[in-house]
Amino acid sequence: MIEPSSSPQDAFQAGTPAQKRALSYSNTIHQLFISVMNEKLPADRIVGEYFRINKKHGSKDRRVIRESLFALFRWWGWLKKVHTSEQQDATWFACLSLVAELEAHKWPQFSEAWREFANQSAEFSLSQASQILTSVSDRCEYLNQQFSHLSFNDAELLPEWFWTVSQVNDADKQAVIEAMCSRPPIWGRAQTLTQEQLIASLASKDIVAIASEFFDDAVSLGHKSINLNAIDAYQRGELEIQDLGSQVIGQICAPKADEQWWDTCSGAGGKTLQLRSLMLRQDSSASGEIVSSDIRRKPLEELLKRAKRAGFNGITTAPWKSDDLPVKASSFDGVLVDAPCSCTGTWRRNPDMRWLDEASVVTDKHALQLDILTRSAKAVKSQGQLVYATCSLSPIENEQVVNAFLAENSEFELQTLTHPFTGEQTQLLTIWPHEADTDGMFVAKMKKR
Ligand SMILES: C[S@@+](CC[C@H](N)C(=O)[O-])C[C@H]1O[C@@H](n2cnc3c(N)ncnc32)[C@H](O)[C@@H]1O
Repeated sequence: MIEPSSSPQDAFQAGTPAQKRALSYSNTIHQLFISVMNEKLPADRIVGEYFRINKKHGSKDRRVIRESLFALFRWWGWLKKVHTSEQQDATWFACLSLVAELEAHKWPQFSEAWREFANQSAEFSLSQASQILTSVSDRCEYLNQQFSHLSFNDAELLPEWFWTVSQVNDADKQAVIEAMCSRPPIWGRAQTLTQEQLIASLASKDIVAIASEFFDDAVSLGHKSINLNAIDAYQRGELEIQDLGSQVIGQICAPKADEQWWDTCSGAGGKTLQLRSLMLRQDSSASGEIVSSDIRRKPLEELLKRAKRAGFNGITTAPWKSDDLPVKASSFDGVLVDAPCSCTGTWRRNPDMRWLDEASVVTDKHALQLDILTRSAKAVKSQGQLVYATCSLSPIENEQVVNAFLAENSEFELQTLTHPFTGEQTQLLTIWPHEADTDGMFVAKMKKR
């Protein structure tokens, strides 16, 4: 539930219509910001619920509110030094004006109004950025110029614990920061159509899609938010939304058209659908099958709806309710374990999570991940494949889980993989967000001897 925050109207004089509107936006953004921070719930969820209840906001209002809020989280590692209270005070307005500058938002009348409110306090004399800021370093320099009594550096845009649990090479650190402070495009995957057919179909509805250079079924849909339900190709299951990093997992699984696969942690089936699509691309009457399991029932229902939308047969669900295998042991050509994890690799899309979570989110799932992997491995048949994946960027959830598993299960051996974006050969593959403008992922593939 969102509590109304204290109104700034009394303290700050709004004369012009733009200033009045800027105050009203500030009020809403502040309510949402406090609500996310205090309730520790994802901003996406809080904002979605707020707009569902408050229908008064038009599409422009929603854009200003949403983008300002997400930008606050993206740059919070710096802004928390500026705004140290929970009030809508001058420091709050300074932050609103700063994020509009940092992300070159296209509402100068509101960012100007926020700057004027901030500058009503003797504490500030903020000025507009003299040019569009494109890199994190440019932005850092701008902030350092604005505040002589504070100092800012790039690494603090991610929580300190992230650097401890992630082991980023020094050479990659700046690129990782840049990626983590920008948004990836919306990535889609062509299902039941070729990439070219999908691009043409979307173009006929004025939606620009660009073919990925890496996979022949992947497309980038750019950065603008899309109403999927208004897109025929989506309604017909010809297009699925799936991050390109996530698509790497299905490509590494590389299921053959006649194979039996078990997706043990399928959720709502992003990867199940990809596996089936990859089978059908080889043979339109592929005899292969996929069994999808999850501890939660609801996502499995959603998965079946998505499969129906695409007209896919060959997918069944088997809820996983106890320690016992929900499928037959030693019977699958391939088993995919897309394990529950900290999701640090998805922080580009959910910048709030880096400030809501703590290091324990990375360290506390190792035993569960190892347990799910160990139990899932029992379903792999001789010469079959076992694929372990997460959307975490930490070796604790990735390499350490795989190594602990291999230490106890000598019948499995790691396969060498080719990194699809860099061409590097490796057995333990981390997809870093900066390599191809994606979420971060990890994958390892093992063969049962
Ligand atoms: C990373 S998500 C899966 C995402 C999904 N594969 C996709 O591509 O959309 C991890 C899933 O593991 C499930 N899960 C958590 N604990 C589990 C367990 N003990 N057994 C099976 N599934 C579990 C969660 O419900 C969640 O849906």
